[in-house]
Amino acid sequence: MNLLDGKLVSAKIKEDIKQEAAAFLAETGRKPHLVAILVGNDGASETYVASKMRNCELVGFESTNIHFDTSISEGELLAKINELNADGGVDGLIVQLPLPKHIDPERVTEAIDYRKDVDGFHPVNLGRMQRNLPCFIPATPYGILLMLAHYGIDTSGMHAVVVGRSNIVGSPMSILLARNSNPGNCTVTLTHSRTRNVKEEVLRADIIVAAIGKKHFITADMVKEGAIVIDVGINREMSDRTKSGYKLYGDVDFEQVAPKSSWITPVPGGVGLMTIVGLLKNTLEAAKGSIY
Ligand SMILES: Nc1nc2c(c(=O)[nH]1)N[C@@H](CN(C=O)c1ccc(C(=O)N[C@@H](CCC(=O)O)C(=O)O)cc1)CN2
Repeated sequence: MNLLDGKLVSAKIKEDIKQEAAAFLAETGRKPHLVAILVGNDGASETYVASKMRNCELVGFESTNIHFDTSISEGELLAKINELNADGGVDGLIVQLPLPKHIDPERVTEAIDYRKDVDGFHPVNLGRMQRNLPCFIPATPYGILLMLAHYGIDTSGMHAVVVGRSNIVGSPMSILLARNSNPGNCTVTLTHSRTRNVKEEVLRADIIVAAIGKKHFITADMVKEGAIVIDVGINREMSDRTKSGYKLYGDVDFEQVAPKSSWITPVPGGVGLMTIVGLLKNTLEAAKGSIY
């Protein structure tokens, strides 16, 4: 078993981004600027946005966190997005998900100017991604591709099984792995809550992407010997034994599955950290105007 080490890879790529941001500053007199909108007080979302802001600072980006109370109306949120779309000092704009029930995430996603959509969720970016055209790739799938590329893993011809069809991870990941590029060129099966026999499908996989949001859903009996296992799960449970007050569990039972796998990501310290890197890379591209 080999570890796909998100701590190590993210630190290395962030060092490269830092140098590129310094060159951008020297050339233009300004820093790449990411704005993150957070609505409500979900503890996990607050942690992720704080981490995004902290990492922006680390690599020499400007960052702004706009925090609204849960009571904000959809109209007020859309008005703020329009204002930021028109602001020439903003390169990247994201709205942290999930949103409160009274706000439609589709309307919010489509309201963001696709040229500032560094989350890569806008239909223009998703459509361009499917056609292998320059675009912002959703941060988590982008981070996974960067991780595979870092370790020189050639996925060409592999059978990939993606578990979970979310807009953020599962669906885009299935498209990216099927594309004619490297990493990519896989034969992809996308499984979801209506799949008849998930275990049978996962057992056939050379590469498993678990993005279902259920603690230890993938067990050893579901994994073929030598499979590559990518765990996107970040399931939180309260714990009085940790400093943070919670403990994170993946969608994969690491203890059981690691001995059977050729490569595996840990949780924490795997895909989550690479998500931040994907976002930073997109923000730099947005500032440089190299995609649009
Ligand atoms: N607008 C968006 N919302 C959400 C996204 C997204 O890409 N854009 N993805 C997820 C959450 N997410 C980013 O926002 C995210 C998840 C995990 C991590 C991370 O650093 N995880 C660490 C552990 C952090 C902890 O202690 O809790 C790890 O896995 O080691 C960063 C970002 C949903 N919403």
